[in-house]
Amino acid sequence: MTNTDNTSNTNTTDLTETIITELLAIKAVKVSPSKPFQYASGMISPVYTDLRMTISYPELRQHIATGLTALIKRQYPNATVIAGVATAGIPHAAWVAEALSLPLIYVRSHPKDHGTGKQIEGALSSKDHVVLIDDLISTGGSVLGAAKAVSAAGAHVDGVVSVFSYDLPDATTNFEQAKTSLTPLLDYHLLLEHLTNHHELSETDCELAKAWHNDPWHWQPVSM
Ligand SMILES: O=P(O)(O)OC[C@H]1O[C@H](OP(=O)(O)OP(=O)(O)O)[C@H](O)[C@@H]1O
Ligand SMILES: O=C(O)c1cc(=O)[nH]c(=O)[nH]1
Repeated sequence: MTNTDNTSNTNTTDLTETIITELLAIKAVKVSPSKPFQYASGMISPVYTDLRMTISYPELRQHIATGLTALIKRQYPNATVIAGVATAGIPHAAWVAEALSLPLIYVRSHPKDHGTGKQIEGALSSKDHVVLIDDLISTGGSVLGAAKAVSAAGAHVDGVVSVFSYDLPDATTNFEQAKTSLTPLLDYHLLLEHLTNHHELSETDCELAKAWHNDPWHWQPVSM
């Protein structure tokens, strides 16, 4: 794959701002300090970003695919296979693979317990250079589990891209330990900056959102 990314920094900023605006318009981001959400890792948070909603909005999902495609062309120009992480990463991976004319695979969280018993679906060889796509990174546990399966199958993991990352210290540590790079399209700081600049979050909720991010495992729900 050749690197033909012409996206300037300004255009990238415009695109990420557009995507954040569109995510807020479809209410994909929820802030609920008194009734918090539990994440896949077990972490409790006042913020939830439901990127699964994006698949129902063609313009938004196309903006996401454009952004992810540009990231991959720039960061991982030698990729030969795009991998979607089950389940929410799969549709985005499919649209990106289509845009790049690259093969698609997807990786289950666990091997199937019937049929072929596979964890990785699709064709993968030991010569392949794989970029994994997950919709969202909190601790990175899901995508790094998928990356481990790809490595165990003998292929090379070039890196991970995601639509969003909370940019949590857990993820930084986990990606470092796995010697895997992560490039998200959007992150928590960009989101909070947008919400603050556009007065879409009360000062109290903004402080709460920051307090959670500073110490997510010890954050306590706000009693009302
Ligand atoms: O970085 P992590 O701590 O692993 O958390 C993020 C993962 O959690 C969510 O998936 P979930 O397990 O809810 O499953 P789904 O994709 O099937 O909805 C999300 O889609 C990511 O895959
Ligand atoms: O970590 C998670 O499980 C998670 C967090 C979030 O905001 N959204 C989501 O879909 N999953």
